[in-house]
Amino acid sequence: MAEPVLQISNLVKSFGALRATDDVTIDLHPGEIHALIGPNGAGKSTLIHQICGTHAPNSGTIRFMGEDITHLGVAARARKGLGRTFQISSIAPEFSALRNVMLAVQARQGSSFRFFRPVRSDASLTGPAMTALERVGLAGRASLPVAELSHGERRQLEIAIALALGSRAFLLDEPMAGMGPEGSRALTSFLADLKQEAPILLVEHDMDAVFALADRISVLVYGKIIATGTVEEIRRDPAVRTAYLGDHD
Ligand SMILES: Nc1ncnc2c1ncn2[C@@H]1O[C@H](COP(=O)(O)OP(=O)(O)OP(=O)(O)O)[C@@H](O)[C@H]1O
Repeated sequence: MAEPVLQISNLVKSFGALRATDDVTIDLHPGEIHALIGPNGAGKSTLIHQICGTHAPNSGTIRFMGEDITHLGVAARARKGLGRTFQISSIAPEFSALRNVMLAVQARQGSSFRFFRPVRSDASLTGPAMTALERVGLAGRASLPVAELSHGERRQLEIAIALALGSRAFLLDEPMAGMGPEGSRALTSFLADLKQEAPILLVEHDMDAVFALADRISVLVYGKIIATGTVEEIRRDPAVRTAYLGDHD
Protein backbone atom coordinates (compact mmCIF):
# COMPACT_ATOMS: atom_id res chain seq x y z
CA MET A 1 0.00 0.00 0.00
CA ALA A 2 1.15 3.58 -0.66
CA GLU A 3 2.68 5.56 2.19
CA PRO A 4 0.07 7.33 4.32
CA VAL A 5 -0.32 11.04 3.62
CA LEU A 6 -1.05 11.58 7.29
CA GLN A 7 0.14 9.31 10.10
CA ILE A 8 -0.94 9.97 13.67
CA SER A 9 0.79 7.76 16.22
CA ASN A 10 0.04 7.25 19.92
CA LEU A 11 -1.38 10.73 20.34
CA VAL A 12 -2.37 11.81 23.85
CA LYS A 13 -4.10 15.03 24.90
CA SER A 14 -5.31 15.61 28.43
CA PHE A 15 -7.44 18.39 29.85
CA GLY A 16 -6.73 18.10 33.60
CA ALA A 17 -7.72 14.58 34.59
CA LEU A 18 -9.59 13.96 31.32
CA ARG A 19 -7.77 12.12 28.51
CA ALA A 20 -9.65 13.59 25.55
CA THR A 21 -7.23 11.83 23.15
CA ASP A 22 -6.09 8.54 24.60
CA ASP A 23 -3.26 6.91 22.65
CA VAL A 24 -4.80 7.47 19.21
CA THR A 25 -3.17 5.94 16.15
CA ILE A 26 -4.85 6.62 12.81
CA ASP A 27 -3.72 7.24 9.24
CA LEU A 28 -4.96 8.63 5.95
CA HIS A 29 -4.00 7.10 2.61
CA PRO A 30 -3.93 8.73 -0.82
CA GLY A 31 -7.33 8.74 -2.51
CA GLU A 32 -9.37 7.75 0.52
CA ILE A 33 -12.05 9.20 2.73
CA HIS A 34 -11.41 8.11 6.30
CA ALA A 35 -14.36 8.99 8.50
CA LEU A 36 -13.97 9.57 12.21
CA ILE A 37 -17.19 8.94 14.09
CA GLY A 38 -18.19 8.70 17.72
CA PRO A 39 -20.66 10.02 20.27
CA ASN A 40 -20.72 13.62 21.48
CA GLY A 41 -17.69 14.39 23.59
CA ALA A 42 -15.71 11.40 22.25
CA GLY A 43 -12.80 13.67 21.31
CA LYS A 44 -13.21 14.11 17.55
CA SER A 45 -12.76 17.88 17.54
CA THR A 46 -9.85 17.66 19.98
CA LEU A 47 -8.10 15.29 17.57
CA ILE A 48 -8.75 17.55 14.57
CA HIS A 49 -7.40 20.53 16.57
CA GLN A 50 -4.14 18.66 17.17
CA ILE A 51 -3.82 17.69 13.52
CA CYS A 52 -4.30 21.23 12.28
CA GLY A 53 -2.08 22.61 15.06
CA THR A 54 -4.48 24.61 17.25
CA HIS A 55 -3.93 22.22 20.21
CA ALA A 56 -0.54 20.77 21.16
CA PRO A 57 -0.61 17.09 22.13
CA ASN A 58 0.95 15.92 25.40
CA SER A 59 2.70 13.08 23.58
CA GLY A 60 2.66 11.16 20.32
CA THR A 61 3.54 12.21 16.77
CA ILE A 62 1.84 13.58 13.68
CA ARG A 63 3.57 12.99 10.35
CA PHE A 64 2.39 14.63 7.13
CA MET A 65 3.83 13.62 3.75
CA GLY A 66 6.58 11.78 5.61
CA GLU A 67 7.60 14.75 7.76
CA ASP A 68 7.15 15.10 11.52
CA ILE A 69 4.89 18.14 11.95
CA THR A 70 3.97 17.54 15.61
CA HIS A 71 5.54 20.81 16.71
CA LEU A 72 4.71 23.05 13.75
CA GLY A 73 2.21 25.89 14.06
CA VAL A 74 -1.07 26.18 12.18
CA ALA A 75 0.29 28.45 9.43
CA ALA A 76 3.32 26.24 8.75
CA ARG A 77 1.06 23.18 8.45
CA ALA A 78 -1.30 25.05 6.15
CA ARG A 79 1.63 26.05 3.93
CA LYS A 80 2.54 22.39 3.63
CA GLY A 81 -0.97 21.71 2.36
CA LEU A 82 -2.69 20.49 5.51
CA GLY A 83 -5.70 22.66 5.88
CA ARG A 84 -8.72 22.45 8.05
CA THR A 85 -11.70 23.66 6.12
CA PHE A 86 -14.98 25.03 7.38
CA GLN A 87 -13.43 27.63 9.57
CA ILE A 88 -16.09 30.04 8.46
CA SER A 89 -14.41 32.81 10.43
CA SER A 90 -11.46 32.72 8.03
CA ILE A 91 -13.66 34.03 5.23
CA ALA A 92 -13.91 37.79 4.81
CA PRO A 93 -17.69 38.29 4.63
CA GLU A 94 -17.57 41.74 3.08
CA PHE A 95 -15.55 40.44 0.10
CA SER A 96 -17.05 38.56 -2.80
CA ALA A 97 -16.74 34.80 -3.03
CA LEU A 98 -14.34 35.29 -5.94
CA ARG A 99 -12.13 37.68 -4.02
CA ASN A 100 -11.88 35.31 -1.08
CA VAL A 101 -10.67 32.53 -3.36
CA MET A 102 -8.30 34.92 -5.17
CA LEU A 103 -6.64 35.71 -1.83
CA ALA A 104 -6.10 31.97 -1.36
CA VAL A 105 -4.58 31.69 -4.85
CA GLN A 106 -2.35 34.64 -4.05
CA ALA A 107 -1.25 33.06 -0.76
CA ARG A 108 -0.38 29.85 -2.59
CA GLN A 109 1.62 31.70 -5.23
CA GLY A 110 3.60 33.45 -2.50
CA SER A 111 2.42 37.00 -2.32
CA SER A 112 5.51 38.98 -1.34
CA PHE A 113 6.72 39.99 -4.80
CA ARG A 114 3.24 40.98 -5.94
CA PHE A 115 2.30 42.67 -2.73
CA PHE A 116 1.46 46.02 -4.32
CA ARG A 117 -0.62 44.69 -7.15
CA PRO A 118 -4.36 45.03 -6.71
CA VAL A 119 -5.81 41.57 -6.25
CA ARG A 120 -9.06 42.46 -8.02
CA SER A 121 -7.58 43.04 -11.45
CA ASP A 122 -5.04 40.24 -11.63
CA ALA A 123 -5.94 37.62 -14.25
CA SER A 124 -3.38 35.18 -12.89
CA LEU A 125 -5.52 35.12 -9.74
CA THR A 126 -9.02 35.32 -11.22
CA GLY A 127 -8.47 32.36 -13.57
CA PRO A 128 -7.49 29.77 -10.94
CA ALA A 129 -10.01 31.24 -8.49
CA MET A 130 -12.88 30.85 -10.98
CA THR A 131 -11.75 27.29 -11.72
CA ALA A 132 -11.96 26.45 -8.01
CA LEU A 133 -15.39 28.07 -7.76
CA GLU A 134 -16.59 26.13 -10.81
CA ARG A 135 -15.42 22.87 -9.26
CA VAL A 136 -17.55 23.39 -6.18
CA GLY A 137 -20.54 24.65 -8.17
CA LEU A 138 -20.33 28.27 -7.04
CA ALA A 139 -19.25 30.01 -10.25
CA GLY A 140 -22.69 31.57 -10.65
CA ARG A 141 -22.37 33.19 -7.20
CA ALA A 142 -18.79 34.42 -7.64
CA SER A 143 -19.51 38.14 -7.50
CA LEU A 144 -21.80 38.04 -4.46
CA PRO A 145 -20.51 39.22 -1.10
CA VAL A 146 -20.01 36.21 1.16
CA ALA A 147 -22.53 37.68 3.59
CA GLU A 148 -25.23 36.98 0.98
CA LEU A 149 -24.32 33.30 0.52
CA SER A 150 -26.31 30.60 2.28
CA HIS A 151 -24.71 28.46 4.96
CA GLY A 152 -24.27 25.59 2.52
CA GLU A 153 -22.73 27.87 -0.09
CA ARG A 154 -20.20 29.15 2.47
CA ARG A 155 -19.12 25.58 3.08
CA GLN A 156 -18.71 25.09 -0.67
CA LEU A 157 -16.65 28.29 -0.66
CA GLU A 158 -14.40 26.87 2.08
CA ILE A 159 -13.66 23.88 -0.10
CA ALA A 160 -12.92 26.19 -3.05
CA ILE A 161 -10.47 28.07 -0.81
CA ALA A 162 -8.83 24.80 0.27
CA LEU A 163 -8.53 23.78 -3.39
CA ALA A 164 -7.02 27.15 -4.28
CA LEU A 165 -4.52 26.83 -1.41
CA GLY A 166 -3.38 23.56 -2.94
CA SER A 167 -4.35 21.35 0.00
CA ARG A 168 -2.70 17.91 -0.02
CA ALA A 169 -5.18 16.60 2.56
CA PHE A 170 -8.53 17.87 3.75
CA LEU A 171 -9.67 17.87 7.37
CA LEU A 172 -13.42 18.27 7.22
CA ASP A 173 -15.21 18.85 10.51
CA GLU A 174 -18.93 18.21 10.08
CA PRO A 175 -19.31 19.59 6.56
CA MET A 176 -22.95 18.46 6.37
CA ALA A 177 -24.02 20.34 9.51
CA GLY A 178 -26.77 22.84 8.80
CA MET A 179 -27.31 21.64 5.22
CA GLY A 180 -30.67 20.60 3.83
CA PRO A 181 -31.08 17.18 2.14
CA GLU A 182 -30.33 18.59 -1.30
CA GLY A 183 -27.17 20.35 -0.13
CA SER A 184 -26.00 17.20 1.65
CA ARG A 185 -26.55 15.12 -1.48
CA ALA A 186 -24.63 17.60 -3.62
CA LEU A 187 -21.79 17.79 -1.11
CA THR A 188 -21.67 13.98 -0.81
CA SER A 189 -21.20 13.61 -4.52
CA PHE A 190 -18.63 16.40 -4.60
CA LEU A 191 -16.56 14.87 -1.78
CA ALA A 192 -16.54 11.52 -3.56
CA ASP A 193 -14.89 13.33 -6.44
CA LEU A 194 -12.63 15.54 -4.28
CA LYS A 195 -10.90 12.61 -2.58
CA GLN A 196 -9.10 11.81 -5.83
CA GLU A 197 -7.42 15.18 -5.52
CA ALA A 198 -6.46 14.86 -1.87
CA PRO A 199 -7.54 12.40 0.81
CA ILE A 200 -10.11 13.49 3.36
CA LEU A 201 -10.31 12.96 7.10
CA LEU A 202 -14.00 13.45 7.70
CA VAL A 203 -15.70 14.07 11.03
CA GLU A 204 -19.41 13.74 10.42
CA HIS A 205 -22.53 12.91 12.42
CA ASP A 206 -24.66 12.27 9.31
CA MET A 207 -24.38 8.47 9.11
CA ASP A 208 -26.00 8.29 5.65
CA ALA A 209 -23.21 10.50 4.34
CA VAL A 210 -20.53 8.55 6.23
CA PHE A 211 -21.74 5.17 5.00
CA ALA A 212 -22.05 6.49 1.44
CA LEU A 213 -18.62 8.10 1.37
CA ALA A 214 -16.14 6.44 3.69
CA ASP A 215 -13.52 4.01 2.44
CA ARG A 216 -12.61 3.41 6.07
CA ILE A 217 -14.19 4.42 9.35
CA SER A 218 -12.58 4.81 12.76
CA VAL A 219 -14.78 4.90 15.84
CA LEU A 220 -13.71 7.07 18.74
CA VAL A 221 -15.23 6.53 22.19
CA TYR A 222 -13.97 8.30 25.33
CA GLY A 223 -10.84 9.40 23.49
CA LYS A 224 -9.90 5.89 22.28
CA ILE A 225 -10.20 4.37 18.81
CA ILE A 226 -12.25 1.23 19.45
CA ALA A 227 -12.33 0.05 15.80
CA THR A 228 -11.06 0.91 12.32
CA GLY A 229 -12.39 -0.81 9.20
CA THR A 230 -14.51 -0.68 6.10
CA VAL A 231 -18.16 0.35 6.29
CA GLU A 232 -19.24 -3.30 6.44
CA GLU A 233 -16.67 -4.20 9.09
CA ILE A 234 -17.74 -1.28 11.24
CA ARG A 235 -21.46 -2.03 10.83
CA ARG A 236 -20.86 -5.61 11.97
CA ASP A 237 -18.44 -4.85 14.82
CA PRO A 238 -20.16 -5.82 18.08
CA ALA A 239 -18.19 -3.33 20.20
CA VAL A 240 -19.13 -0.50 17.84
CA ARG A 241 -22.79 -1.49 17.81
CA THR A 242 -22.85 -1.52 21.60
CA ALA A 243 -20.96 1.72 22.04
CA TYR A 244 -22.38 3.78 19.23
CA LEU A 245 -24.07 2.41 16.17
CA GLY A 246 -26.87 0.31 17.59
CA ASP A 247 -29.64 2.53 16.27
CA HIS A 248 -28.13 3.52 12.94
CA ASP A 249 -29.13 0.67 10.62
N1 LIG B 1 -10.45 23.17 25.88
C1 LIG B 1 -10.96 22.17 26.64
N2 LIG B 1 -10.81 22.18 27.97
C2 LIG B 1 -11.31 21.19 28.74
N3 LIG B 1 -11.99 20.12 28.25
C3 LIG B 1 -12.19 20.08 26.93
C4 LIG B 1 -11.69 21.09 26.05
N4 LIG B 1 -12.04 20.77 24.78
C5 LIG B 1 -12.72 19.60 24.85
N5 LIG B 1 -12.81 19.19 26.14
C6 LIG B 1 -13.44 17.96 26.60
O1 LIG B 1 -12.82 16.91 25.89
C7 LIG B 1 -13.79 15.91 25.55
C8 LIG B 1 -13.80 15.73 24.03
O2 LIG B 1 -14.42 16.87 23.43
P1 LIG B 1 -14.53 17.06 21.85
O3 LIG B 1 -15.17 18.39 21.61
O4 LIG B 1 -13.21 16.80 21.24
O5 LIG B 1 -15.53 15.89 21.47
P2 LIG B 1 -16.31 15.65 20.08
O6 LIG B 1 -16.22 14.20 19.81
O7 LIG B 1 -15.77 16.58 19.05
O8 LIG B 1 -17.79 16.05 20.46
P3 LIG B 1 -18.99 16.57 19.48
O9 LIG B 1 -19.38 15.41 18.63
O10 LIG B 1 -20.05 16.95 20.48
O11 LIG B 1 -18.45 17.75 18.72
C9 LIG B 1 -15.10 16.37 26.13
O12 LIG B 1 -15.29 15.74 27.38
C10 LIG B 1 -14.91 17.87 26.28
O13 LIG B 1 -15.70 18.37 27.33
